[in-house]
Amino acid sequence: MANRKIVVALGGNAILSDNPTAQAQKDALKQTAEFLVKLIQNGDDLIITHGNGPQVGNLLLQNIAADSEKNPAFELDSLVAMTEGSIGYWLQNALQNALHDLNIDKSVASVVTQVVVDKNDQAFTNLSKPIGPFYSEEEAKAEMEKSDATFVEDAGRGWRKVVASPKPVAIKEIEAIKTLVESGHVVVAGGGGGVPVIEEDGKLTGVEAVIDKDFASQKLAADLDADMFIVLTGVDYVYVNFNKADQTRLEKVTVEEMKEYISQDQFAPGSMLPKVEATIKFAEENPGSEAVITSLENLEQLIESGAGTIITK
Ligand SMILES: Nc1ncnc2c1ncn2[C@@H]1O[C@H](COP(=O)(O)OP(=O)(O)O)[C@@H](O)[C@H]1O
Ligand SMILES: NC(=O)OP(=O)(O)O
Repeated sequence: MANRKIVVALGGNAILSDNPTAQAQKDALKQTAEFLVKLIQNGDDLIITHGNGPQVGNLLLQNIAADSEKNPAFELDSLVAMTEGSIGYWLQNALQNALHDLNIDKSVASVVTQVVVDKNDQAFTNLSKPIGPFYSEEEAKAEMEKSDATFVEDAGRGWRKVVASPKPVAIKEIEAIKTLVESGHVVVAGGGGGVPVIEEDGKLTGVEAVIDKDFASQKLAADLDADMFIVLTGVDYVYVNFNKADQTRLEKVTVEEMKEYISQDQFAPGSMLPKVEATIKFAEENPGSEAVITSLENLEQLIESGAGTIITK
């Protein structure tokens, strides 16, 4: 089936693995683009969102290292915008080149997107979003003694700095994004969860936070009335009893079944849980649509034979 509106959220693995140089991230996105253009080749409208956790944390470290009167460190809202700009550019470039190779005449635009959050969101006092590089427990504790930063253990992978991560309430540029999609352009939007802003008396002000890209992309998919919301991450399927001898992959599952697995703590908070929560919300609120969690490498199998974890109402 073609001519569907598909929102694809790219996980960290699709952009940054062990090598944080700009060139390595461009190279990773070149490969990612080659998978993504298959959807466009199939006749679907593609809207892409992406994470920025590793990148915004690294940029913050660069800012802190350079901090001086002449070169002051920026706040997180500006750093999120900078990563939306740089990753958006890498994606535009990689997708445009991949389209060129297929002789498909389409333009790719990325939109630096402001996402409204609630200034009373408890997330501002309960820091939960891991950003930047991983540290050992010893390094993280030493860092916490030196500064007022908070570090937590991130899903068994090491210690990371955490920042506020309020839930997305509204996407300010949604009408502009819709216009671009309806005009046939490939759109990159809501990257890094979007720039967090609060809205008071119609005025927007950036705040110190990083919105979870899985929740922001769910909001984008819902606002665009997407037929499909695909979350691409490091695994082909979501599993129950993940990483245990009896792990079982989930193929076609209902919202009710997924909620039951959440109540059994099957999904790690800060990694798989937000993806499961975002896809449940999309499937629940958009009956007839599909929400999928799978890997980039499995995208072709998803299109051809429906492989991946598919959540429906
Ligand atoms: N139940 C589960 N099923 C599959 N993967 C899981 C599960 N629980 C935790 N994970 C882990 O969560 C990871 C995805 O989260 P993460 O790496 O934080 O996402 P992102 O791709 O957005 O950076 C998977 O690659 C896997 O290692
Ligand atoms: N903003 C965000 O959620 O980024 P990651 O998915 O890279 O953590």
